[in-house]
Amino acid sequence: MTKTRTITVGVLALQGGVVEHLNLLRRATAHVQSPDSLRFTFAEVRTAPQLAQCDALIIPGGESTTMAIVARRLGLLDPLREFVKVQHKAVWGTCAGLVMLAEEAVATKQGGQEQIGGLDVRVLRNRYGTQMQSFVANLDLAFLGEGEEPFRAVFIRAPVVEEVISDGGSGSQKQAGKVEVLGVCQVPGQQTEGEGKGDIVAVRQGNVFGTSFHPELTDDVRIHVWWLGQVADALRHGRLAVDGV
Ligand SMILES: NC(=O)CC[C@H](N)C(=O)O
Repeated sequence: MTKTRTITVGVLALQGGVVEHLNLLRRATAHVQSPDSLRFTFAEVRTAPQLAQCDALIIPGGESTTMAIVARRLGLLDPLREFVKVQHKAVWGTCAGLVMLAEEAVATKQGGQEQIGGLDVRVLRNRYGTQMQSFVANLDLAFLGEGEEPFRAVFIRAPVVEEVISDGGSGSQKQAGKVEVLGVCQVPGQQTEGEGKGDIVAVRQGNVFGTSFHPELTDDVRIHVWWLGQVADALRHGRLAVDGV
């Protein structure tokens, strides 16, 4: 009889859209193509021992400055960096989570925050303005598969990837692989520089995936299903982390 392998996926639960991610993750499991011998379990993460139990982690949207302050107080920043950049476990950051995972973040207002890092990118926070300027945009996300419907992406005080940078770490903390752009957004009503151009709103670098928008605030499970599939594949093939290829 094959042994059942349980994959523990955590959601960092310091602040922000934790429950929404957990709900969508639970719904997504029914659609993940994985053998019966793999099971998922989901957990809120607030401490280093809880993080250590996880095979993969989601960092939700919310407020990255607050999240970083709370993580620092709880002694979680270094364990998070270790998880992402040394153990190379799979991590997905949505919105504020993407800000946390960027090696560099610039704000439209004064005031920075500490990062976890892992993605060799610089993000511009609050690219589209305030909460009042939130919007929904249809994105063509090729990684979801051929012929898939556009994804209705919710942007709330969202960051965008301004630039891919190459010196995001050194030694064992140097990130593996290149930054892949997985999604761009043509902002409704804004000028773009030509066909195919737009803001970078989804990226992946090895084990680290980031989206500017909030799939967990929709009913659309496709990105959660895709990501869980990536996590399952990596673990099934004996890789601790998602390789990105
Ligand atoms: N919806 C969000 O997660 C907003 C992110 C927030 N603007 C930040 O920079 O952290």
